[in-house]
Amino acid sequence: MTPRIKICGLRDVATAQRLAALGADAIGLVFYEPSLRNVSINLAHEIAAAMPPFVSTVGLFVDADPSLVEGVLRTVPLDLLQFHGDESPEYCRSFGRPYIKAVRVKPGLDLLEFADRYADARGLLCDAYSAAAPGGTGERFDWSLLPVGLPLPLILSGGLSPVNVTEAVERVQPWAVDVSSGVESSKGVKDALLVKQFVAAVRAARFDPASAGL
Ligand SMILES: O=C(O)c1ccccc1N[C@@H]1O[C@H](COP(=O)(O)O)[C@@H](O)[C@H]1O
Repeated sequence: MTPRIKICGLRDVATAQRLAALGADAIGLVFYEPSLRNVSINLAHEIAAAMPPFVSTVGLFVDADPSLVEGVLRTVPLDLLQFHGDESPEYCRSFGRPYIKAVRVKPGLDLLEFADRYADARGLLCDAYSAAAPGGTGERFDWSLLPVGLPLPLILSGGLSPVNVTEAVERVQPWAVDVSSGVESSKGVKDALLVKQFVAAVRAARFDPASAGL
């Protein structure tokens, strides 16, 4: 087995189906208006409803008003929530749905303590810190900042691409990888060839599930 693959920021049904056929295990839908990848609830419903079995749909939120999350959940068949802002553990669990918590990694942050606070999360998504935006920047971070012994499945993200993802998997041994910018031909436009190369590069990596804490 190799790490699970999530491709984030889908904006149309045909592309989402194509990426699922190319090997994506999960697709991400962005509910964050400042992002170019933001989708309406109606479009999100169409995309999620078109996913084949065993491909998960993840809803991404950034410090959203709870009414937005609840409104999305009423209409869109999401499998998992991704909280990518400064949401508290209480907020994350208040929806009664499985969630992953994103953390923007920078020196000095105690990731073990952070993971302990979100002990009921299904995974910890480690992304690059950027002062400019909460995520989706295409920037990577220093993977050596990741501690050994994280108590949650690690989802590695931040500036991954077909060029660097084999090295990333071999060095970090994450449970899953998450990518957006690195498989786009222009901001917000997913490129099937880049996705194909990304999936092949993940599958080519030396990966030991035991190292991923499984
Ligand atoms: O994709 C976005 O527009 C986005 C907006 C706000 C927060 C997170 C966002 N995307 C997530 O960011 C990371 C890294 O993306 P990239 O590959 O470096 O572009 C990824 O987890 C996306 O899910």
